[in-house]
Amino acid sequence: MGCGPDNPHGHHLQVRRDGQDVVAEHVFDERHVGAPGIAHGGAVATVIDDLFGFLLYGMGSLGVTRSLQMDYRAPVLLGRNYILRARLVERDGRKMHTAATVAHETNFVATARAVFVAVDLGHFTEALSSADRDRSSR
Ligand SMILES: CCCCCCCCCC(=O)SCCNC(=O)CCNC(=O)[C@H](O)C(C)(C)COP(=O)(O)OP(=O)(O)OC[C@H]1O[C@@H](n2cnc3c(N)ncnc32)[C@H](O)[C@@H]1OP(=O)(O)O
Repeated sequence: MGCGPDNPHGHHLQVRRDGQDVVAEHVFDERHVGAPGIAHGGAVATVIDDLFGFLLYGMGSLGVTRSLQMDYRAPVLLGRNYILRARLVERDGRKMHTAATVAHETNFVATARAVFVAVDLGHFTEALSSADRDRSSR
């Protein structure tokens, strides 16, 4: 949903490092419409969640979102280029506290905070096996 190239409904996010931060440019389009002309808040949360995923990946940590708090300060408009930026605020054991901004020029239209929890690879392989079992029992 966030970055993979194969999902036609995905955001195809491309992320780069900038010092300790990760940064992406993003344009929401008609696939992400909420109110006319405005990106759905869930779509904005999706790209921020994914950006945090890149941040952790760059740090060499596998982690998943435990909580994600969005603060929508102004409408995120379709067809407009936004700069997304994320950083690690603090690591506390398995918990990684992260923060992000969504900006157009000097206007911060949304900010976010999240808690990610480090997991091992088994978190994903077990979920995949359970999903496969559910599919085959249908
Ligand atoms: C391979 C490629 C991967 C690409 C991923 C990119 C995707 C983008 C990110 C996502 O969308 S991830 C998908 C959405 N998230 C999930 O599916 C996670 C679902 N939740 C879980 O699987 C479990 O809740 C989780 C593994 C996160 C934690 O369960 P655990 O039983 O291992 O841990 P626990 O509940 O004990 O919490 C761990 C720590 O976090 C703390 N904690 C929990 N909720 C918190 C909260 N809301 N705020 C602050 N701290 C919190 C908790 O107190 C504890 O602190 P301590 O370690 O100090 O004891």
